[in-house]
Amino acid sequence: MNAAPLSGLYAPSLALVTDLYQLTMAYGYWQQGMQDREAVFHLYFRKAPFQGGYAVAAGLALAVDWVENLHFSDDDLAYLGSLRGSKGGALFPTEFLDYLRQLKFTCDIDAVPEGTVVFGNEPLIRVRGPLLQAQLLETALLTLVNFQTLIATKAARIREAAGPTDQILEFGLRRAQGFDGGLGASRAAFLGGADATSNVLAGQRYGIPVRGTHAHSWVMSFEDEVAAFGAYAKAFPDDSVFLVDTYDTLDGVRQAIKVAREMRANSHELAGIRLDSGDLAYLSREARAVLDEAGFTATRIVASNDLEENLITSLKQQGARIDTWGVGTQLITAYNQAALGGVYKLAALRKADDSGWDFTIKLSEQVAKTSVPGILQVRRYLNEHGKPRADMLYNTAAPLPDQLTIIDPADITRRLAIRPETTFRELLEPVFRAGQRVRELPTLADSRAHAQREVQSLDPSIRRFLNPHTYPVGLEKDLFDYRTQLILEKKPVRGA
Ligand SMILES: Nc1ncnc2c1ncn2[C@@H]1O[C@H](COP(=O)(O)OP(=O)(O)OP(=O)(O)O)[C@@H](O)[C@H]1O
Ligand SMILES: O=P(O)(O)OC[C@H]1O[C@H](OP(=O)(O)OP(=O)(O)O)[C@H](O)[C@@H]1O
Ligand SMILES: O=C(O)c1cccnc1
Repeated sequence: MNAAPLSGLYAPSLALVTDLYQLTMAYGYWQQGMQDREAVFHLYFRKAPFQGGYAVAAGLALAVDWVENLHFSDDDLAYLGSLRGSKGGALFPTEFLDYLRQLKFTCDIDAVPEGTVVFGNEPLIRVRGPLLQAQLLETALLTLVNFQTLIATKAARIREAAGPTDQILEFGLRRAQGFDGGLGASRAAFLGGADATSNVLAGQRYGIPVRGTHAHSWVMSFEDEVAAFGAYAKAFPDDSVFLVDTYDTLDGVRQAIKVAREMRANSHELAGIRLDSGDLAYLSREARAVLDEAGFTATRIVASNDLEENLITSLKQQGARIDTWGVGTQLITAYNQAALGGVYKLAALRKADDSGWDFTIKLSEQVAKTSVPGILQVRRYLNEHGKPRADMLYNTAAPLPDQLTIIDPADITRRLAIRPETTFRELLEPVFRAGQRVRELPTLADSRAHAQREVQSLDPSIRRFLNPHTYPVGLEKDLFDYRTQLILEKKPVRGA
């Protein structure tokens, strides 16, 4: 695959892709002399999207590109210098802007590789470094990872419904949330399991195969369907997919066959027909029968029209004979869930006298939303077939006990004792050390292949769409106990 290099996608720097409060906090830390206090943040979501049982991690390569190009340009600083507070004074003093000008990224970043299946409350990214810098990454990391993970997960679900061999074409650009939304979503859709995109810029930028058919306007521009199909076949004798539903679908199939016969007489084969309306199960069965009867058994049937994973599942159950699914709106916009609610939380801060760590916690009325303190790693235990069995969050800054027990923080009666011989892998891998990249990232095609293997490694009960089984994710017991102790320390005791 001819993948365009990622580097430079976000150059020149898009340092201002941030929320103002990151910069006001940065100024405050700098004023307090806290800018270089070592801090640890984790990026994670709480609940898998689409009421599903898993998510497919995505966005890391874009985040790495953003971080590597991060710097405040003269234009950025001039703009920040022009900002005024409510009394008319400069929001940021010149000395702070000079500090930003010379700022060099020096953080460590560990991350879960793109395409890995992940679950609620597991860090996808861990940032460790000077407080001011680590804080400044929050918004951009969330913007990139939340959207990419959401769309990659939607694509994985559509792949699940379509099965391993059907083709999935992503047709969404025209219904996307703007150019950037469309470009990013085409990337994530491919990573999550689509085979190709109609988005030509995504093809150029990311090396995704580009594919397509033709629109109704093509048919409407000719005297009749035979003329339209014939002209298209002349232009693309070996790559023609005729849209047959402009007037009457089954009549359109018969017109397509007339042209396909002429093509065959000239040693070309009709690649496919596309259905875009009506009862896709019935029409695809009928079209298949008519095509087969005429000897066009290799001509593929493409279907489109507001498709998504539940509809594809239903069409298959109805015996639809569809080989290729053109999926637009529902995939590109993650139609039934507008956003993934990933968050970025401070979990450790080095003591002011440098004598060790303070592990930090954000309380919530709901225990499930209370953050996890520590410098976390995610350990995935595997069963005897090498498939994921349970994930354990643990604090790398504390020794692990010999006997490991995983506790579900949402239900402390759910515990899992780990046998010492159980195999595992650690999900967070080093990406940056002291601001320098230490890991070569896989190509997008490799991340896509990884995603397919990852999703397939999950038990079908976790992959199903309706009320999926909950994959066990918990805290190592010492971490659980420590978190509980911190919650009790921080939570005021109410009187009755
Ligand atoms: N056999 C089927 N079972 C369930 N849903 C189907 C089936 N066939 C098609 N659909 C879906 O039903 C919805 C409505 O399709 P239909 O073609 O009737 O209306 P439409 O989209 O308004 O058509 P048109 O494009 O002609 O305006 C679409 O999302 C389509 O994918
Ligand atoms: O339904 P979606 O999943 O969003 O898939 C994309 C849709 O976009 C096109 O329709 P449109 O009416 O825009 O143009 P057309 O004339 O090519 O059908 C295409 O025919 C699909 O129906
Ligand atoms: O190529 C196609 O068939 C196509 C492209 C974009 C949207 N709908 C269909």
